[in-house]
Amino acid sequence: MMLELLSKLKNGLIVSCQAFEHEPLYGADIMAKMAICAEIGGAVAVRASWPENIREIKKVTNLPIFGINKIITKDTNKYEDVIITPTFEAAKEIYEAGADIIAVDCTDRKRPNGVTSEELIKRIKQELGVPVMAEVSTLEEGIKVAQYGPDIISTTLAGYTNYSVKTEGPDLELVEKLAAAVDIPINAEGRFWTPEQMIQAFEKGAWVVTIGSAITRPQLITKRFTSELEKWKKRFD
Ligand SMILES: CC(=O)N[C@H](C=O)[C@@H](O)[C@H](O)[C@H](O)COP(=O)(O)O
Repeated sequence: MMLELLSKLKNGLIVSCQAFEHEPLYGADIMAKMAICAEIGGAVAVRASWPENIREIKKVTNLPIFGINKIITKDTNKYEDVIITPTFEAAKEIYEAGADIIAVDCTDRKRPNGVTSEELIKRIKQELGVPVMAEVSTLEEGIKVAQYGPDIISTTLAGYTNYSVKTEGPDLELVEKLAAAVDIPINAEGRFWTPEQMIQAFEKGAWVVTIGSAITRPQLITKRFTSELEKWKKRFD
């Protein structure tokens, strides 16, 4: 089952359909429509956060869902805290909502209840029987977590921990180094904005590429154009 799923993902695009409460497209109905768009456009899977969104997406597409459960409080610090599926309970909620693969933060940062990446990966696989994607921010974290049996390793958190470098575009160097260092499929994710960057990631050894904002956050897509316009106008000042 796992091998079949992995082979379906190979050299494919995953579309991340996510919006926080403060964003205009927040809402399960809208995320479900985003997932339909991704399917029509030829994506091999979608990524989604929270049980309510996963449940709605499940109703409208046949694509596999990479589920995450972002647990955010008013005190959460973006660079210091583990928010992507930090506990077994968070994983179980999205499993019950229909996630086909569960993605978890596997950086070296401490989790709220002290559970380790190793314990979390093993417990999800044993008790829920679904594949796990381990999300890391550095090469060292990827090499370390590879020993704990994840089915996919992802570069999602590169540039989002206070000890990793935030490259301007996707961290293709990390993709290349990770793909060479571990014998586990790599998902390249984070700051992809062009089809060319996506192809480069595959050429550097990615198994699959996940793109979010450049496809599903229209306010950021608009901004990308208006920023260029601002720069262009400055030339005449
Ligand atoms: C760091 C973090 O929490 N990233 C999140 C993970 O789910 C999302 O906010 C990103 O949109 C997603 O990873 C896709 O990346 P991009 O939107 O850059 O294509």
